[in-house]
Amino acid sequence: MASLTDHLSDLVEDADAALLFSPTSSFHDRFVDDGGGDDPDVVVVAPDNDVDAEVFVELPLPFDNVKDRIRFGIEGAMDADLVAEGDAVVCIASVFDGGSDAVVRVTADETIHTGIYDLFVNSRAEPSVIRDVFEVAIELGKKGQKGKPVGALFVVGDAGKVMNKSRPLSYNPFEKSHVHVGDPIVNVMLKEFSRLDGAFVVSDSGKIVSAYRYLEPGAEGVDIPKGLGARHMAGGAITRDTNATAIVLSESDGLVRAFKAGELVLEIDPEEY
Ligand SMILES: Nc1ncnc2c1ncn2[C@@H]1O[C@H](COP(=O)(O)OP(=O)(O)OP(=O)(O)O)[C@@H](O)[C@H]1O
Ligand SMILES: [Mn+2]
Repeated sequence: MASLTDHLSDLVEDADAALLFSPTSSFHDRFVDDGGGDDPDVVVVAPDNDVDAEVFVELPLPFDNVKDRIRFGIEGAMDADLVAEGDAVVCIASVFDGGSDAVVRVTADETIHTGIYDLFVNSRAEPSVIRDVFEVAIELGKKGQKGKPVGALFVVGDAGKVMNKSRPLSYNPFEKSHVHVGDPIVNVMLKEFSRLDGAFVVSDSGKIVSAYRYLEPGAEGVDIPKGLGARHMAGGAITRDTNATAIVLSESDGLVRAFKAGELVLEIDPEEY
C-alpha cells in the first residue's frame, strides 16, 4: 500500500512556484538551501521581509481568511511577473496559530483573481491608508455602534476631486483638524460619526478631510450588484468619476465592500477577520 506521502506528492508535483506565507527563518532557509535547477521559484509573502527573502511580496493585512491571503499572494506574485497565468502554485501557509501547517495547490488563473492586490497596492492612496480604513470598517462591522449594526462609507484618495463632486450635509467636524486614519483617537471619532449620514472623505496620505459629505457623482454606467442601495451606488459611482477607492460597510448585510473605477473589487465578511 502506498504511503500518505506518495498519495499527497501530487499536491506539490511539477509546481512552477512555491509561495511561503510568513515562514519562519528556518523553514524558509530549508527551501532556499535546497534550491536546485528544477525546483520551483520560491516567493515569500509576509508583512515584513524578516527572512531576507530574495523574492518577496508584502502583505499589508494578516488576512485571517486564508483564501484572501492566498489570492493576495498570487496576485502580487503575478503583478511582479514571478508567477504567470496558468502556473501551478503551491502555497504553504499557517491556518492555525503557529508554523506552516497547510499546503494548498492553486492554478493561477482568472478564477483566483479578485483584484485584492491591485486594491491595496495600486490605489492612489497609500496601502497603509487603505488598510487603516479597512480596519475601521471591519471593526465597525464586527461590533456595530453600541451593539446595533451600522453602515459607513469611506472615500479614500483623490480627495480634492471627491470634494468637488460632493456637498456638505452638515458642518464638517474635521474642518480645521489635521488628523489621520490609523490614529486610535481618530478611529474612535470615525466610529462615533458613522452613525450620521453621508460619507467620510480621506486623502491619499490618510488625512480625514471631511465627514457628512453627500456624494453627487454621475451614476451612468455604474454596475453595482442588485440589491445594494444608494450608499453603495454613490460609493461605486464616485470611484468612476475620480481616482478614489470607496470602502463601504453595509448596515443591512454587514459586509465590507471596496469599489474602484466604478466596479466592485472586493467583498469581505468582517466576522472572518
Ligand atoms: N449619495 C450619497 N452620499 C453619501 N451618503 C449617502 C448617499 N446616498 C446614501 N447615503 C448614505 O447611505 C445611507 C443608507 O442608504 P441606503 O440604505 O439607500 O444605502 P444601501 O446601499 O442600501 O446601504 P446599507 O446596506 O447600509 O443599507 C443613507 O442613510 C446615507 O447616510
Ligand atoms: Mn439600505
